[in-house]
Amino acid sequence: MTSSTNKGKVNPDLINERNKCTFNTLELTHLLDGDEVKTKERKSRESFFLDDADLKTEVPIEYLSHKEKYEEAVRKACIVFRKVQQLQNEGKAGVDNYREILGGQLGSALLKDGHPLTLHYVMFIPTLMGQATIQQQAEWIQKAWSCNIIGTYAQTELGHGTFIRGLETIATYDPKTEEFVLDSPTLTSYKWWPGGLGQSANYAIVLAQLYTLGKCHGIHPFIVQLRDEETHEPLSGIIIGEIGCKLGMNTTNNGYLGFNKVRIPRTNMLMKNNQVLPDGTYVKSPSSKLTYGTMIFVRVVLVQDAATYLKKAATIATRYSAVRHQSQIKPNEPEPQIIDFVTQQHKLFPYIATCFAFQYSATWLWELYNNVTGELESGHLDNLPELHAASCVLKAVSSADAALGVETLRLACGGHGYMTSSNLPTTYGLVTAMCTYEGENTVLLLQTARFLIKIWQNKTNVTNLPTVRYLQNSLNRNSPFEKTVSWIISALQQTATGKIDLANRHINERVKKGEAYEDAWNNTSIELVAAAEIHGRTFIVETFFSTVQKLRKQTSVELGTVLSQILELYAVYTILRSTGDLLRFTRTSSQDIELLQGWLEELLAAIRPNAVGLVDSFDMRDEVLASTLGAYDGNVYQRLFEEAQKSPLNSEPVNKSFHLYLKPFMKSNL
Ligand SMILES: CCCCCCCCCCCCCCCCCC(=O)SCCNC(=O)CCNC(=O)[C@H](O)C(C)(C)COP(=O)(O)OP(=O)(O)OC[C@H]1O[C@@H](n2cnc3c(N)ncnc32)[C@H](O)[C@@H]1OP(=O)(O)O
Ligand SMILES: Cc1cc2nc3c(=O)[nH]c(=O)nc-3n(C[C@H](O)[C@H](O)[C@H](O)COP(=O)(O)OP(=O)(O)OC[C@H]3O[C@@H](n4cnc5c(N)ncnc54)[C@H](O)[C@@H]3O)c2cc1C
Repeated sequence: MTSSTNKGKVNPDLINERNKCTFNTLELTHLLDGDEVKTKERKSRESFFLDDADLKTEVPIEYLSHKEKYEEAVRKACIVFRKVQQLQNEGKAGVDNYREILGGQLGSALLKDGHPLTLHYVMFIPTLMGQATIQQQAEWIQKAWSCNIIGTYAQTELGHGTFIRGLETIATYDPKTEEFVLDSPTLTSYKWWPGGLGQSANYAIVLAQLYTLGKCHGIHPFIVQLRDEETHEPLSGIIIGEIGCKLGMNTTNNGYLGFNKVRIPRTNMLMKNNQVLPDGTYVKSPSSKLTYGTMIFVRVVLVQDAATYLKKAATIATRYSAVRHQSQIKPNEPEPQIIDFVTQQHKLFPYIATCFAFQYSATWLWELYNNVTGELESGHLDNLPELHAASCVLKAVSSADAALGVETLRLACGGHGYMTSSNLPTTYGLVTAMCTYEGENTVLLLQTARFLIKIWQNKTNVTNLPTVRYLQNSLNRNSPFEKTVSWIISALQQTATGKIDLANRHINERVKKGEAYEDAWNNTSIELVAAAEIHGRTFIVETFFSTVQKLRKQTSVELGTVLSQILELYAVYTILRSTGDLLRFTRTSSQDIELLQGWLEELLAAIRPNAVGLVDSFDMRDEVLASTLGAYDGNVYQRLFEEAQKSPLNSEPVNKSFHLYLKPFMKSNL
């Protein structure tokens, strides 16, 4: 395994761990990438970017000012995307490459705290592709791909992010001039949050309430020029700026935007779905929800991104746990590697397994997305609700668990995990943002609950709906405990069904007592969110199970065994998170729970010799990990010490504040 670019002497503990590994890590790397060729391609792409001297930064960005951080991010982003264009011209830049370059793999290695141009690629271009007419695409797409214009997606406002029907920005059609007039009537109508909007973008897709011939038709997308293409000065009527420091993502240049009667041509409304004719006549699309298409796309790609960030944190914490020695298990014995504490294994190994679980669900969701968007192109909307429900729950569960996972893995590194040089705090900042953006998680779980309850109430035929097929017959399933993943899936399905059924009964009871349906829904929403969440987790276990079944046919026996162990670990860990529900909704007994706990402990012990091998298989280069604790060679203490020397406070023996403040203060106290 040559995942490292650091050729330092490898820590003996890691050598020992690697010697103990029972499977070929390279075989697993190929499996995770797709095959050997794809691994090679990825590695060559990584070298193409990471070996570029212009993309290396000597001073850790944490020591730069807010402004310097942004300027450095723009410098690097331009080099990165110039290189992307080069790949594109050579026909080597597919969606997977963009995922790496913009997401948690290469992206966060190149621009550690966020890209100012991400929204251009992740939402501006996809919105043009999904919502612009052929003529509009001809006008804008090429300019956007070649970055002659830089765009963002301006939907959220100061007053509204979730409830997009309540957005206040107005686009009023003027048939006399064939223009829309954009206006921000209140402070709360100012756009607030769009990435890259502050100082980077000169165009935006703006979501605004469309008024034509005196009638409001709800929110619609418009392409709006914000800044002069030469001088970059804001255009007349455009009030624009950056929103300030955040918990993380401090180089994404999130901005605010107001309009003072800004006129744009009629043809700047994206009209693939809905149209305004020159005389002001409104032509409606078959579904008002097609305007929400870009949000589905991003929710879909985020599931893979959650897996990538978790892989990074799991690699750092597992390698660190193998080289860190602390305390004693038995008196008079040497201090063990902290990875030998079972509580430590419980912090690490389930999250290693979760990386696989999320990756497989992400692949499944990406395929569903491609199929359903293909169907939408030919006017078939039947599978859109399932895609929406699946993307909502998978985005919510994967981002929530990845954020919890990164924080757990940071805590697993003790004090050193708190150092920014471990890269765990920054990684947490990036991952926890995912729980809010692109649909706040509770809100998304309620969207999935809405779909589940609708199906349950209407007794919809679910045979052709893969995510909910289990609802058909799992309410009364009652099989005794078996130590198999199939049993766990069936028990989870029964639990999810029971929770959906109960939430539905509570809504009905409340309605019978006289509550309006919407109030009954709100009053039952704690249960609805919990039902959607377990539905999502059940699906992830099921997908992991079916994927491993398929993969085992092509892997070596050794790797097949390890894959089965991590699948079992994920399944047992997941079901043990819902012990209370298991006892409520299935015939599982407390003795069965003890058996599950014993199974969990057996699995932790079985995975222990392969833990380092598993994270090595993720094959994340040291530059991607960017961590003093996670490098391939495990020289943790040396790296921590070297990084500390970079603190500007260590550049002089005595800081001037001593003479200015501390010394007078100390003397005055004599
Ligand atoms: C080029 C490759 C690139 C690869 C890159 C990979 C790298 C990754 C890097 C990622 C970096 C990402 C940075 C992104 C930054 C974040 C950007 C944002 O936050 S942007 C801002 C993001 N902002 C948000 O996400 C805002 C969140 N809010 C919302 O999405 C909505 O307002 C709502 C869904 C909550 C409610 O909407 P409302 O209109 O009030 O709806 P109701 O509740 O009344 O339900 C009515 C009916 O509609 C249905 N339906 C609903 N949605 C959809 C849908 N999408 N579809 C279909 N159907 C949908 C619903 O099921 C229901 O059906 P039925 O039961 O009647 O049959
Ligand atoms: C880092 C980052 C980047 C972003 N980038 C962009 C961007 O590029 N473009 C853009 O347009 N936007 C962007 N956003 C905005 C983002 O999409 C919104 O913040 C998000 O959709 C949540 O909306 P909100 O902030 O209004 O939260 P709110 O809806 O105000 O949420 C606050 C609380 O209210 C609860 N709540 C709200 N509605 C309901 C409900 N119906 N039922 C139950 N509970 C509810 C939520 O669960 C939450 O607990 C970004 C946000 C962040 C943090």
